[in-house]
Amino acid sequence: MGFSYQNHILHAESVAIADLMKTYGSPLYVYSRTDIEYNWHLFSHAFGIHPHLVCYAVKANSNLAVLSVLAKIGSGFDVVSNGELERILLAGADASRCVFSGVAKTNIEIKRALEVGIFCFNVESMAEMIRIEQVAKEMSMQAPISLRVNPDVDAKTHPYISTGLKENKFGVDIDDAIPIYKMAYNSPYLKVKGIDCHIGSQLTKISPFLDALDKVLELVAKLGKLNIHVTHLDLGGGVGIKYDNEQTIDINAYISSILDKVGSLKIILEPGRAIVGNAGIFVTKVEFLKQNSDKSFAIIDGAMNDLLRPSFYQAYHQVLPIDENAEGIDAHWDLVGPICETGDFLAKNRRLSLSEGDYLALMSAGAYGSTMSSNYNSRPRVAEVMVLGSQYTLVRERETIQDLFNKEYMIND
Ligand SMILES: Cc1ncc(COP(=O)(O)O)c(C=O)c1O
Ligand SMILES: N[C@@H](CCCC[NH3+])C(=O)O
Repeated sequence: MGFSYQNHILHAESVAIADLMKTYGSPLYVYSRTDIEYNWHLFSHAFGIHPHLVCYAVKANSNLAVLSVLAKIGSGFDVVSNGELERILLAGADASRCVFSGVAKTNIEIKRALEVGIFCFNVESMAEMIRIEQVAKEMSMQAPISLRVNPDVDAKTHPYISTGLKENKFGVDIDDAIPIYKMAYNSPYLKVKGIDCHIGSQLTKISPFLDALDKVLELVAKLGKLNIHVTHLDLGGGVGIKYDNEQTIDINAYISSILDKVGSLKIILEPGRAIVGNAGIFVTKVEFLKQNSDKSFAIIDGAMNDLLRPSFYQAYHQVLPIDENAEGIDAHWDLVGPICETGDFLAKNRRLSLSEGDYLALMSAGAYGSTMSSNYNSRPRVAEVMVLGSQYTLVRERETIQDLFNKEYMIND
């Protein structure tokens, strides 16, 4: 789709990656606008005429270009901080199509979200709900709320990105939800809108989603008997993507199996990775090759501060040469960065034919790539480019060394 070989040369849409590297330097994130829009439409179209809101999870990739492209096609957004909220507003989003998630909302965040008229808060705890009620009262407003319930369902994903088990910090135990809903229902400053549930990320099977949905529907019925009627279910994000050869979720099948169960309730989804993950790549240059009797290391100019997923989750990203015919030393290479950490690797044991100066693309890096990057080892963050057909545009300037010092002060005594 967005990234393919054309005459053995890797392209983003119709643009050769080599041309982007010449223009913008290395390392570089490259996004395909066509893929981002296509992926969002896959979700939206699958709902047909059923009431729904596809709220892109901003944390996956919060570049203003990505957000503005999605805002233009009518996306809602899922934000978890004021930073994300201000980003989507700047990008032209309609706040009334946005949900505010996140584990610990501050008074300032709650106030701002109420001012701009967000669609709903996804409340994480009784204490947080009391805080939201207090802020709404001070503003003489009614805050729209859903309670994030934890259904104790195993998402069967990496433990760091599983969120729906009792042992995880997220949400409220589903069995403890009713008294909290009763309190919300009886408050003049809270408006009960829905139930929220997000069980984890990079799920590759539909069944955990449906198990969680069954538990949520039991709660809907119990609340109904108490005359507390929710009007939507927010089933979170979590749809996995193909990083390697894994089977992933068919979005049409996923959404139609949800719709089979939910009657006329409006459905909100918060996909992040499924929209941007495969719509972005990270391109890095081979600086040095170093081989010993045991190992072959390709030392690249990209590092764990630019793309943390391999170090943090042992995540796999496919590695492709930007010139399929490039000749070099054929070996099983570990791609390691310049950072002073043994865990600084982007890929291990990949059969490639490499020479110094080659460019390599780490595929499926559009989600949780740039957003999880840092300045560790005082490395400036890399540039980002968005491609559409044969056009391309810089959407984030490469940071300069000076940028790194901008907010710091020396002690001068
Ligand atoms: C509350 C919430 N919604 C949505 C998402 C997006 O998840 P994903 O990128 O897996 O779709 C996350 C991240 O896991 C999340 O925590
Ligand atoms: N950052 C994770 C996903 C976490 C999702 C946020 N709840 C990843 O790269 O896979």
